[in-house]
Amino acid sequence: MTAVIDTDSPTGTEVKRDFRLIDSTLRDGSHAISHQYTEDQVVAVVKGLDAAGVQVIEVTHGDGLGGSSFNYGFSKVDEMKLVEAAVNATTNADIAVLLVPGIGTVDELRRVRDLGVNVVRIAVHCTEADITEQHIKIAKELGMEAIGFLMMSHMNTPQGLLQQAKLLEGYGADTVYIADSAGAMTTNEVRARVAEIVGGIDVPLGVHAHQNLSLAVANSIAAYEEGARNLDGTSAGLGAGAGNCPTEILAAVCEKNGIVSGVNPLMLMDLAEEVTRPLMPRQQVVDRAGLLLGYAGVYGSFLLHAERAAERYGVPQAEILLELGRRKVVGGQEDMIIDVAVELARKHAEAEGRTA
Ligand SMILES: CC[C@H](O)CC(=O)C(=O)O
Ligand SMILES: [Mn+2]
Repeated sequence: MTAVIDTDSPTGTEVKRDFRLIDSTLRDGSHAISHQYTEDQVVAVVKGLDAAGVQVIEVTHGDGLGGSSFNYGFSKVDEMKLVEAAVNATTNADIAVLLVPGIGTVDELRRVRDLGVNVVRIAVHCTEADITEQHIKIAKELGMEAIGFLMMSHMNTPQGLLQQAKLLEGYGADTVYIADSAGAMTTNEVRARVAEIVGGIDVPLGVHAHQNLSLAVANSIAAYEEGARNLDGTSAGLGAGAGNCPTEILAAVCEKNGIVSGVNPLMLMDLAEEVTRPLMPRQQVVDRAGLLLGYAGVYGSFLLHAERAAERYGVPQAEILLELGRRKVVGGQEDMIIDVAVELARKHAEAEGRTA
């Protein structure tokens, strides 16, 4: 096992870590609070994560830079202000952003780099690594760490993902990530993908897990066992769908398994309880809708959009989610949620002999 040595520890002493923990409470968590983070909340979360030894903290709209829009939902506070607040609040942790080509722009990347951000995750659907080349190269020119992030990884085979990972590596990605965006993968499916990819690339691999099948922690540990050396979490699991891998639980389970995360589980538990849970409009649970995402393989951030469409068009949210799964809709196709809801409403009306 290769230890990751972090010399930027809060105490100035060398911390040997078995993997790098990236926390996405302030990016993926944004989906779960409809992108309503305030600067004070960002500062409180950053301070807690930083003090607990988390190495990288991701901050942006849930859909990444430039995500604040009619399609994805408007942020309460301009993300540049949130990023700046995060950079000012951190002592040791790096601040990262996520950028989806086509949503975020290179201009925005330059702006956050100038604010002090030094890590960018460039996120694309798991068959579309070829559209990251320009963004990865520009991130490298800007002196940033570039992480290629393959979303909805359950929709590609282990061999297919390896080909995509090789493309990312070839463009200059420093790290490759696979995201179980729908929380749809079993532990064996994660193991197979990680084993295949780590055997075929020379840069580190990371795994971003969601909780829709209640497997986020188990899948993250399995990913580590197969060779992933970056794992994602969010405080109290705050995130899209039924939530992400809870950072504090991951840290606790790692300790029990003798895996050195380099972060303090007790401080992360305090953060989750005292800072993150109080700001959550609802706690992350695997209820029917959350579970359906994992069961049907639907992108986690569709959850609240589907809930609103269900209310607006008077059709069950479960039907919308199942139909989105059947159609294999992917991230970026949020407009399809409305299409599906309207179609279902029409079908119900026809079946009941009324007009929709
Ligand atoms: C485009 C943002 C998206 O939510 C990325 C992510 O966290 C995932 O695919 O799970
Ligand atoms: Mn996610």
